[in-house]
Amino acid sequence: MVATLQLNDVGVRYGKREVLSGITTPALRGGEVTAVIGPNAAGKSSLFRRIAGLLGGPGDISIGGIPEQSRSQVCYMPQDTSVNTVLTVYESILLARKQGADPRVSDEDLETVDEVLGSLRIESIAFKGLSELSGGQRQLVSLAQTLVRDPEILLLDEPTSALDLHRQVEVLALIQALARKRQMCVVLAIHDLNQVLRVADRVMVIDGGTMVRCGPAEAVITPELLREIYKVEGRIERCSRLCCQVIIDGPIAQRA
Ligand SMILES: Nc1ncnc2c1ncn2[C@@H]1O[C@H](COP(=O)(O)OP(=O)(O)OP(=O)(O)O)[C@@H](O)[C@H]1O
Repeated sequence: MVATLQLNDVGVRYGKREVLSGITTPALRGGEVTAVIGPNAAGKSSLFRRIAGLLGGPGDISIGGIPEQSRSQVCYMPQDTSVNTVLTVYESILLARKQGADPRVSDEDLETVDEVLGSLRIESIAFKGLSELSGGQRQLVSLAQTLVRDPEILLLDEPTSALDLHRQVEVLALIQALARKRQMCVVLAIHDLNQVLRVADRVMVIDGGTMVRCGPAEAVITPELLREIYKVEGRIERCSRLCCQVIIDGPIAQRA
């Protein structure tokens, strides 16, 4: 059965301050990539933490198609990938694979770690200490720690924010291919709207703690969205390969 994730009237409060409310989505299905976009401090990370079960709050989060005993198959990669441990990259990925499972290591576990290292092209840093890595390398290792668990629902909070352009394109293509191949439901927060147009089947826009739009990427990312949500003038144009691209003309002057 294909995994689905559906939110109904979901909210988040920090103390008395409500930062997110009334988030209701259609069923997000395995095989699809949903991008969560919106300005800084809109509530995207809070939404991810709420879905991952790290924060309580009002509303229902319904996860269908996954038996109750394997709900650990919801994996979350936080935005902050800083570390404070003496583990090597390989050890940290193997440990992530064994989290909540039989601690004995099988040949399949080792093969899966090798496969994930290969798919992200980070074999060369496998035996480096985590504290010796660059920011982009840390982000790739953090992604490896989630992929190695073979999740059915994958929540990625800005997984490519520290990566160079080549790595961004490569990693997002890998995530999209894995979503299709493994029927994995992927939800990712991301700021680059051109990358969103390349990989997302669906886009949710969060602004001021509420969901203001949700739909297919090309229907949601419009000049009106650029103006209303991001306060910039811009156009969406099809390139010679018929892909949509965002072209920014400039910021809309803000009143002092
Ligand atoms: N642990 C916390 N305690 C109190 N308030 C918090 C906490 N974490 C986030 N907030 C507040 O919640 C609001 C939403 O923050 P959140 O991190 O969810 O935004 P975001 O959309 O992910 O932003 P960004 O794009 O900048 O990463 C912000 O006003 C922030 O200050």
